[in-house]
Amino acid sequence: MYNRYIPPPKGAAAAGAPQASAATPAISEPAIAQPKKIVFGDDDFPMPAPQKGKQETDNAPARVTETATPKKEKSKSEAQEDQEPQSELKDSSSKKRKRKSKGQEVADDQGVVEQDPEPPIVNAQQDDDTDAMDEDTKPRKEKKERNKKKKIKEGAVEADAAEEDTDNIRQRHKSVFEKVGKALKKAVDAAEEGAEGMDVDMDAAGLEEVHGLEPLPQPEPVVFDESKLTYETLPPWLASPVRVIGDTRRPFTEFGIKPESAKILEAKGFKDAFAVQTTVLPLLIPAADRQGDVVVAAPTGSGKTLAYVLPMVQDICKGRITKLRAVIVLPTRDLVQQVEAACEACLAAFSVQGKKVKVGTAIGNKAFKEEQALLMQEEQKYDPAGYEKYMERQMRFVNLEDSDGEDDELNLNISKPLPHHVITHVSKVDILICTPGRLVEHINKTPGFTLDYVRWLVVDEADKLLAQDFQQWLGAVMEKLSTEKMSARDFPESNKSGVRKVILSATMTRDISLLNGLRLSRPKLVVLEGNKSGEQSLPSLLKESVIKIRDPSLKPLYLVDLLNSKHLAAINPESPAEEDTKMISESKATCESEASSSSDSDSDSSSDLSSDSSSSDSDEETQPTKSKSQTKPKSSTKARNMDATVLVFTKSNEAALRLSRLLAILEPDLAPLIGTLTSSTKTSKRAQTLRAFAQGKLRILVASDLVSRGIDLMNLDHVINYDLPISETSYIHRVGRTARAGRAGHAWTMVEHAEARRFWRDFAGEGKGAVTNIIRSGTVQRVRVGGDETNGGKFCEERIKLYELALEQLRQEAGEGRK
Ligand SMILES: Nc1ncnc2c1ncn2[C@@H]1O[C@H](COP(=O)(O)OP(=O)(O)OP(=O)(O)O)[C@@H](O)[C@H]1O
Repeated sequence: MYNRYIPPPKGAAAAGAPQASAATPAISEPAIAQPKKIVFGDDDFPMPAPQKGKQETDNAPARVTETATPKKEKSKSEAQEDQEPQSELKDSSSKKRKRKSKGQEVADDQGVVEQDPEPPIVNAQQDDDTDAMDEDTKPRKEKKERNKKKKIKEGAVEADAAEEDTDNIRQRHKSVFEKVGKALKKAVDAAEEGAEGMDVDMDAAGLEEVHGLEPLPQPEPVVFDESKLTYETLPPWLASPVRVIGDTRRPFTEFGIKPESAKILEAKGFKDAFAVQTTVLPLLIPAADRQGDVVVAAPTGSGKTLAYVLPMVQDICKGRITKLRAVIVLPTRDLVQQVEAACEACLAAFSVQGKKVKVGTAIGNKAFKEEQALLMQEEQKYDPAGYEKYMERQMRFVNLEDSDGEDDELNLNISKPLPHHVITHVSKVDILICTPGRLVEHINKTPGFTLDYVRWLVVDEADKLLAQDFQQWLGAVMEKLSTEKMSARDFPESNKSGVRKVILSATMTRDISLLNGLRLSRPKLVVLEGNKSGEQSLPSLLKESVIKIRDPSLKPLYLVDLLNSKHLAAINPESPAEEDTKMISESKATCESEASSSSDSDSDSSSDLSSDSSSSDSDEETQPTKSKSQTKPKSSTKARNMDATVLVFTKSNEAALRLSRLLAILEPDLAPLIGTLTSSTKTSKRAQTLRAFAQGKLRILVASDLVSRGIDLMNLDHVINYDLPISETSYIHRVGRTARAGRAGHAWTMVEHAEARRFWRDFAGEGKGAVTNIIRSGTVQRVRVGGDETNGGKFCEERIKLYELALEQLRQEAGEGRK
C-alpha cells in the first residue's frame, strides 16, 4: 500500500533525506557497481596454490592420483552442495531486490514512498492495558475505540481511492515504466555480476536511458604491470650484451700476447685465459678499429682483475715517459693491495717488451705527505722568466693568511725553487691504484697531480662505488678527465684518443642513472651466457647448504660443531698449503695470529668436552653430526691439524671480534688457527693476517663484511654465514670468496627460525613469493649439524654449562678491556 507523498516542510530536508535514500537503492546500485573495474579478479593477483596443495601435487606418487580423483569429485559435489543454499539465497534475495525495484519504479515515478504499516503490537499492548483499567474508565475507552474504527474505515476508503489513482497513472505511463523497468533490471543484473568480480560495461547496461542518473566519475582502473624488466626496455648497449661462453679457456697467445710474455704469465699461474678474459681481452687490447668503454658483470672469482690489468699494462708499457696513464678505483685498501699484486705479475710479463711500468697506491695507510712523495716528484728547471713571475706571485700573497696548516707546510716544502729555476711536478707512477676518498684528496691537494694524461679509468666493485659516492669522487674525477690536452690521451697502438673506462662487478648495477655518471662512450656490456637482466650467477662449482639453528641462544655451539664435523673437509686437496705449516706451535701462533694473544689466557682450560666423530658416513645431509668436541676430552692446547680453510662472516666488527675470541675459549686447540679481519683492525695487521692465512698458518678467519667483496683468499674451502647477510648482493659476494678460479667450494648459512622465510625467499629463491635474482647451478641443501643425536639434537647440560662459563670469561675480559 502506498501513501501519497507529502513533501516535507522547508528546513526539514535533512529529516527527509533518509526516506529519499531509502527509496533509491535499486537506482543507485548500478552507480555503486561501477567501480568494480578496480576489483581485481584472480588474473590480476594470481595467488599461488597453497603450499600444502603444491607439495601434494609435486610429491604425489602416481598411485595417489587414483584416490585423489574421487576425493576431488566429492569435494566438488560438496562444494556444489555448499553453494546451492547460497544460490537459493541469492535467487531469493535477487527476487526480493527485483520486487523491491519494481515497487520503487512505481514509487519513484509517482512521487510516492513506501511506508511500513502501523505495527500491530501497539494494539496488543493497548489490550493488555485495557484489562488492567478501572471500571469507570470503560465508557471513555469504548468511545475512543469507536472513533478509531471510524478513522480506519475512512483511511481504507482513502487508500482505495489512492490505489485507483495509482492504477490510472500506471495505465497512463505504462510504456515509460516498462522502459525504466528494463533499464533497472539490466542495472541490477550488472550490479550482481559486479559483485562477483566481473567487469561491467556501463554503456551496455543502458544507464544512459535513466535520466538524471549519470554514473559518478570513477578513478582510472589501476593497471598492474607485471612484466619483468627485460633487455628490450634498456638502452641498446645494455639490451644486447656480449656473452661470456661457459667455461671456455684459450691460450693468451690468441689475444696478441707475445709467447715470451705468455710464458711468464704461465709461470705466475696464468696458463690460459679464463672465459671472461677471452671475451674482455679482445674488447680492451687497443687496436685501430676498437675503442669504447666496457662494463663487465661476471661472477665472483671468474678472473675479472686480469681481464683489465693485462691489456692496460700491455698498452702502457708501449710508452717511454712515466706519466699517470691509468687510475684503478677500488672500495677497500685490501683490494687495492690485491690488485697491486696482480699488476706486478703482469708487469713482469710485459717488461720484456717495453718500458718498466710503475705502479703506485693511495689508500691512506701512510701520512698524506709521504704518499704525495711516493706519487709525485719535484724537478727544478732553469727558467729565469718563470722564476721572476713566481717571485712576483709570492710577494703578492706573502701577507695573506692561510688557514690550512698542512697545505702551508707543503707549499713551504715543495714550492721553493732554486734561483732562476721553476719547479715542475712529474708523476712517479704510470698506474695509480686507490680508494676513492684518497684519490679526491690528491686531486685537490697534491701539487702537480693531474689526470690530463690518463687514458684508462677502471672502477672495480662498481655497484658499491657508484651507489656510495664517497666524497663525490666520481664528479671530481669526471671533471678532470673531461679536460683535453692535445694528444695527451693518444693510444700508441691505435688512432683513437681518450679515456677508456672499464667498469666491473659481480653484482653490476643496471641503474642507468648511476651508470650515466660515468659518461660512458660507446660502451659494451659483458655478461655470462644465459643471464637475463639483473640476474647474477654464482660460481658453477659452489655448493650451498643451510643449517637450522634450533636454539639461537646456543648459536656459537652450532658453529663449533660444524667446524669439528666431517662436513668441513678440505675441498681442493691439491691445495699447496704444506702439512707442516698447518701444524703450528702455540708459541709461533702467538707471534703471527691475531687470535693467539687471547688464546694464551685460556690455554689451561682443560675441562672442555670433545668427541670423535662417530657418525657414519652415510646420510650426511640429514643425520645430526656428532662432533669431536662432544666425546673427546681435550688434553692439549696445541694447534690441531686442520685441513680445510674456513671464512666465517658475522654482521659487524664487534661480532667478529667477540665470536673469534669465544671460539678460541671454547676450542683452545683451534685458537692458534683463528684470525680476525675487521675494518677496525689496522691495515698492516690485516695484511699480516691475510699472509698467514695464505701460508696455511691460519685456517679459520672470522670477518665482518669488510672482506666480503673482491678479496681473493687462495684455496678457501668453506664460507660460513654465521650471521645472515643483509642483502642478496652481500650474499653473492660473501659466498663468492670460495669456489674461485674454477675450483670447488662450499657455502654454509646458519639460519635461525625467525630468519628462515627471508633466507629461502630472498637468497635461496624457494617457496612462496621467492624473489631472488641469484642464478645457481644446484639447490640449497639442508644439513643438520649441532647438538647430540642421542639427545634429540639438543646440547647436553655439560656443554651448555661450559658455554656459559666461556661467556662469563668473555664478559670479564671485555670488562677488563674497558678499564
Ligand atoms: N687465467 C687465469 N689462470 C689462472 N688463474 C687465474 C686466471 N685469471 C685469474 N685467475 C685467478 O682467479 C682468482 C680470481 O680472480 P679475480 O680476483 O680476478 O676474480 P674476480 O672476478 O675479480 O672476483 P670478485 O668479483 O670476487 O672480485 C685469482 O686467484 C686469480 O689469480
